[in-house]
Amino acid sequence: MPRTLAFLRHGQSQWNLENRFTGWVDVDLTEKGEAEARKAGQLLKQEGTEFDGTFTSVQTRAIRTLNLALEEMGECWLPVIKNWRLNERHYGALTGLNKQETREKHGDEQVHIWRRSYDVPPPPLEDSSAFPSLNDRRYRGVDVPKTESLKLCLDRVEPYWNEAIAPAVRDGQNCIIAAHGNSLRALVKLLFEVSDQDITSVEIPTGNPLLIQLDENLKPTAARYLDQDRAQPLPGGF
Ligand SMILES: O=C(O)[C@H](O)COP(=O)(O)O
Repeated sequence: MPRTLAFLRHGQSQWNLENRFTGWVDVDLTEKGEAEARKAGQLLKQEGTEFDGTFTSVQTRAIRTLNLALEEMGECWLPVIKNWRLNERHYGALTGLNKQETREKHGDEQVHIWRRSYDVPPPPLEDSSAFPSLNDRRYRGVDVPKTESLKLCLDRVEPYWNEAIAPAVRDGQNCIIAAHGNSLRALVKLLFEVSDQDITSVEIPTGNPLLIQLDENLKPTAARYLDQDRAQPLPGGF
C-alpha cells in the first residue's frame, strides 16, 4: 500500500521578512506567511489525499501554518502531535543577527558555511544572549542545544522519525509534517539518502507542500511540490 507524506515548511515569519537568523526563537508568521499557509491548505485539499495524522514542532510559526492549512482543508479535526525534535535547527550565536550584516562582517563564504555546510555549527549561543530557550517551560527536561549544524539537527530529528513518524506511516497513515527549513532538510537527507555534499544545495520553499509517495520500506517512489511555480530541485532525480 503506497503511503503519502506532505512536508510543509512554515510560511514567511517576521524574521524571514527581516532577514534574521531565527532558529529556536519563537517568532510568528507575517500576513504573507499566513496567506502562504492557507494557499498550502488549498493545494493539499485540491490534491485530495486523505491524511490521517499530522506532526509539527513546538514553534508557533510551524503550528500556525499547520492549523491554517488544516482549516482550509476542512480537516481541523486531524490529530496534531507536537515535538521539539521537529524545531528549526538552533542557530547558536547567529540567532537574531541580520543575515546580510553577518555576510558583510564575516564574508559570504563563512556565512554560507554556517548556513549550508552539513557539519559546521555556528559558534554557540552565549549565556548572556537576549534569546535564551533554556528557561522556556516547553523545553523542560530537554537538553537545549547552544548551536546546531544540520548534522546535529538530523541527530535529534532522526530518533523522532524512527520512534514516532515512521511507525505511523508504516501503519498505513498518510501524514503531514509541518516544520522548518532545516529540520525538513534533515528529513529529506534521511529519506532520500542525500550525501553530505549534495544536501548543501537543497532548499525547501516556505508554504509549498512537498508531496512524497513512499513504498512499504518507506523509500520515496515519487516526490513533487504542489506549487510548481515556487518549486525547487529535488534530490534523487524526482
Ligand atoms: O532559522 C532561520 O533563520 C530560518 O528559518 C532558516 O534559515 P536558513 O535558510 O538561513 O538556514
